[in-house]
Amino acid sequence: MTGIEEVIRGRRSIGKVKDDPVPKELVEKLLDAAIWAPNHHHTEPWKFIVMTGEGRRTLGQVYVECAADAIAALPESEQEERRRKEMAKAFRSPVVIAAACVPSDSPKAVLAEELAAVHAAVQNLLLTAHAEGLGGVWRTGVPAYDPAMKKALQLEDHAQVVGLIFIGYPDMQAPTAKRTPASAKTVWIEQ
Ligand SMILES: Cc1cc2nc3c(=O)[nH]c(=O)nc-3n(C[C@H](O)[C@H](O)[C@H](O)COP(=O)(O)O)c2cc1C
Repeated sequence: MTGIEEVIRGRRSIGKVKDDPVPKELVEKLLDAAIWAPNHHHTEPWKFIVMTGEGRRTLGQVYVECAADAIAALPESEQEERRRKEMAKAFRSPVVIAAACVPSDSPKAVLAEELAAVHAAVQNLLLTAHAEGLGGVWRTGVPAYDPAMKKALQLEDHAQVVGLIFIGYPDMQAPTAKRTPASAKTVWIEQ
């Protein structure tokens, strides 16, 4: 296998990482790789919000806000614990990068393509993280698409969060994974 094949096949979603900080230069390296994704009409529709340290409270507050109804339905004695758990979700890794799509207003731009470019950028970021010995997981869930998320991240009205990328040094064995062979997902048209 070539180096790139090993990186592509070896990358796994790593949900459990250490609290150890990730050097800022390394996070910047991931973002520098992300932006080399293909993008139609050169719109470069990505935006990244990097949250570290107490900055992760911004995300935690969104998790708490999105769970407000569920929390209100709990007995009062359990509400504080549930709030704490929601906040803790933002602290699962030392670095959380919100990847957003800010679609171009060019008449040539197609929303599906603008989103596709950001998805490709996230994959670049995850592959580079893996190649650098970091673990990462692309998370979404209902809060990622809640208006509260856009507001907290101060995103433009027409922007969309495509993922919350949790990054840190792995604190688990990479799980084994399998894929349906490409041949089962491929049709060749040769004549
Ligand atoms: C758009 C998108 C959203 C995802 N959201 C979540 C999520 O909310 N929580 C999670 O644990 N994993 C999430 N994942 C990661 C997938 O669960 C993971 O990629 C899948 O299990 C395959 O495992 P692998 O990444 O190790 O190959 C998401 C992946 C994508 C592409």
